[in-house]
Amino acid sequence: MCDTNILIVEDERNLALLIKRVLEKEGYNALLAENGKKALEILEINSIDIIITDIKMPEMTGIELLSKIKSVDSSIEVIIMTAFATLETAINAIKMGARDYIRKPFNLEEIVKAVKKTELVFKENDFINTNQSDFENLMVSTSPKMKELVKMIDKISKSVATVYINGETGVGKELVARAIHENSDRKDNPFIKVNCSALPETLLESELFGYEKGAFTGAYSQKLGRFELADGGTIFLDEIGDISPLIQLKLLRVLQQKELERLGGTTTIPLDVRIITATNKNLEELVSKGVFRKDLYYRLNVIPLFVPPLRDRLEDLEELFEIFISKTSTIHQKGCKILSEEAKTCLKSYKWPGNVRELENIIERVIVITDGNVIGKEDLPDRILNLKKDSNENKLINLKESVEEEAIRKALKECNNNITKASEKIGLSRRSMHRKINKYNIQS
Ligand SMILES: Nc1ncnc2c1ncn2[C@@H]1O[C@H](COP(=O)(O)OP(=O)(O)OP(=O)(O)O)[C@@H](O)[C@H]1O
Repeated sequence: MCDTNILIVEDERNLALLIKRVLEKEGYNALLAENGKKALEILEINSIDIIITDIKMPEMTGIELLSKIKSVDSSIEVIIMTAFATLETAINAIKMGARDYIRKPFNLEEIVKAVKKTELVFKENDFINTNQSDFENLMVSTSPKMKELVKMIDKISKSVATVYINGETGVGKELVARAIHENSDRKDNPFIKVNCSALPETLLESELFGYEKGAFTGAYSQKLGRFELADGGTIFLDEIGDISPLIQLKLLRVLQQKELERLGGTTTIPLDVRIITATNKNLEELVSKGVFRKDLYYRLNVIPLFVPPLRDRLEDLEELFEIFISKTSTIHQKGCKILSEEAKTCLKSYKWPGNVRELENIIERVIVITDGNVIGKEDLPDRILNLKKDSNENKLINLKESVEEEAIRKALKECNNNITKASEKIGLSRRSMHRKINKYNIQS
């Protein structure tokens, strides 16, 4: 038995039972709800990872349910099943946060495939929900280098030219891609992100380009690719340096002809999509080694942007400290904290190999474990203080866990054991909350 919990929301009981059976055979835990209202009740008391919902149901449609689920817990993945999969419905559902959609009538293997693909994505993203809405579009740019980059983003946003973003891991490449989309005339259309290294070649191929019914064994109905779903908007291809020669060739054709054919299809579909790619690899080096196509590299590299590593723009640190302290304090309900001058000096002399993401994680950690209002040098991890790792690291982890357990117990008590409210209060996703309740054996 695996630990993925799936809720099937479907008013046709026989179909729901069939899906349940096939998923259980694959080792999943599956629950049933005959309508949206029941589904929300089940969500309240169970830790659900994936919801598979029909669209057309009495009282509450699958789209309404999707919107409610996302407002309760945005980390729950939703797969839509519909007999009415127009491009518009699919785009709306994806825009509202659905992970995937399946056209009815479908073969049960398609459901299993969609669930496995979704599982791949959420396992990769299973981190504390950082409640990003207020902060996600905030791009700190105090340093001259970042100011220059922001100027460039403003300049290029309105065009449809392909953008290639390079920079080390965690520097903010995705944030830049989103900023370009948000500043463009395409902002009301989808921004579709694809992590090219997360999926094996065949899955990535069908995910990007879609397929026609019968294109290959298991293709029981037509499926739109991410390029089509991004129509009128932007597609962000992250980790582009990792794509295989086959995908490179197909991508080159899309870039040259601005059209595609679904796998197994003969109809040519015109595309109006802005392409932004990113990688932390040295693409030129991959080209010179013959691993990455030169012609594709030139097509992608129309507007190159470089996001500098954090160590080369230390002027951004002060503002980043402020933003991340404020963000984490809000999420963890920790009141206002400040960094001591000594702690700041240590942070400023660190080299930041993991860049802004590493800084964000460190700030979160010190906010959670520090009791007083002032974060001192001694609260920082050893690697920042340039000390050898010793048992302090373990002490810190234990300390963090006990703080976490206490915070969860307190929040549950204050919210009369209402898990949704307690998760919101503490800034955890419901899924993480359920896992932690089990981990610390907290009885409600
Ligand atoms: N200039 C910035 N201002 C505020 N937050 C930032 C900035 N740059 C990055 N961040 C934050 O740091 C984290 C990492 O950024 P992001 O995911 O965009 O990096 P990335 O370069 O795409 O990483 P990867 O190479 O791993 O894909 C995110 O939470 C992002 O919001």
